[in-house]
Amino acid sequence: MSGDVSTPQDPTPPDVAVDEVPPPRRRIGTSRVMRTHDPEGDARRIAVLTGALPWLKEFHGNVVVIKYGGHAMVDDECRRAFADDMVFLRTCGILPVVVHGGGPQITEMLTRLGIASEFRGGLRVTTEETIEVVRMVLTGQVTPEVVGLVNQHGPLAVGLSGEDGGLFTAERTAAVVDGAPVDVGLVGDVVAVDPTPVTALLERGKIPVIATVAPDRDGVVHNVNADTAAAAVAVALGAVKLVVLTDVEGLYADWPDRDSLVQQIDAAELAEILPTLDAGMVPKMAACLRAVEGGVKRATVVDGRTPHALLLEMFTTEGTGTMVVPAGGKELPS
Ligand SMILES: Nc1ncnc2c1ncn2[C@@H]1O[C@H](COP(=O)(O)OP(=O)(O)O)[C@@H](O)[C@H]1O
Ligand SMILES: CC(=O)N[C@@H](CCC(=O)OP(=O)(O)O)C(=O)O
Repeated sequence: MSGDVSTPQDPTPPDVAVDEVPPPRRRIGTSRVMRTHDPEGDARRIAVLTGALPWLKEFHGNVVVIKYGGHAMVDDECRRAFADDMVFLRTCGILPVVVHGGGPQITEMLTRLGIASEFRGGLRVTTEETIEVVRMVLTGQVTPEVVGLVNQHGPLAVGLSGEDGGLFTAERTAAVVDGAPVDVGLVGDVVAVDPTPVTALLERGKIPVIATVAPDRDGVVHNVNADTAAAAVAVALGAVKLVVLTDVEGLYADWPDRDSLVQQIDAAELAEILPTLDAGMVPKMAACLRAVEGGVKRATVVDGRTPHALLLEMFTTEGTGTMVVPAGGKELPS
């Protein structure tokens, strides 16, 4: 399905408009600009490029699901870097699928409307009034913003929601607080995914951008946590990787001790500590667990506030953030 991968002779993928031709670098006026001799710098640059080769091979032609959290949409630089990275992946013949959040944006709109926000176990308590705002903000505000960012590179991104083309079927779910289920209203889990609307876009070289509202079997729309939805999409599409962009460096074993960042954890270890985690991390780490237990090889939580952290994670052996691997599958870099 890699389709329109560029070749060295034709470096521009068909869907990407090139509106800027880089200026010639080696001449100013009539005098030649000489390069500084920098063998160490050259060696470093060569190592970065050649070091990316095994990862390019691994991901080429495969689906990678990127969960773009509302807290990672922090500033213009990060937003532009995110869009660049999606186009970078696509141009490398990788198939990025974006599942976006928008929690802070929903909270802001609810506040403007005089509606209080309440979270239990990391999930928003969602009334009939709230779901209307969630749906409006996610599909009417955040999706077009993300699509617009990517499409500054050309007509690549297409927005859709869990309501479109039967993509998601939701079932009402409860939050878990102190080990006990707590009703949070119209909050759903994704119990079925029809990937056809997404694969149809991928086959046409597009980047699907998904908002996470979803109907149940009676057509009642539910609010689905974006981490949860991203895991369901990754499993359904047979993704090789799930990358979760958030506003923290990764999972801290002893939160908020900044010296306790976890580099790798396997599914068995994660299942054990999941009940002890704090609210925000619960849906996120549960989603990573669900992804790797569903066949996704790796799920990584990455700091979306660092521009291009996603590239660092995907194309270097050291990576960044916290990587969740299947039980017994830890492979720490030497
Ligand atoms: N063990 C932990 N490790 C890292 N972050 C944690 C942990 N426990 C709680 N958190 C909090 O969870 C937040 C991430 O969750 P959340 O705000 O829901 O992210 P997002 O909006 O990206 O989905 C972090 O910013 C941090 O404040
Ligand atoms: C049920 C539930 O909590 N839904 C989330 C959906 C958005 C989301 O998950 O956004 P982030 O990824 O930015 O947190 C909410 O209403 O905030």
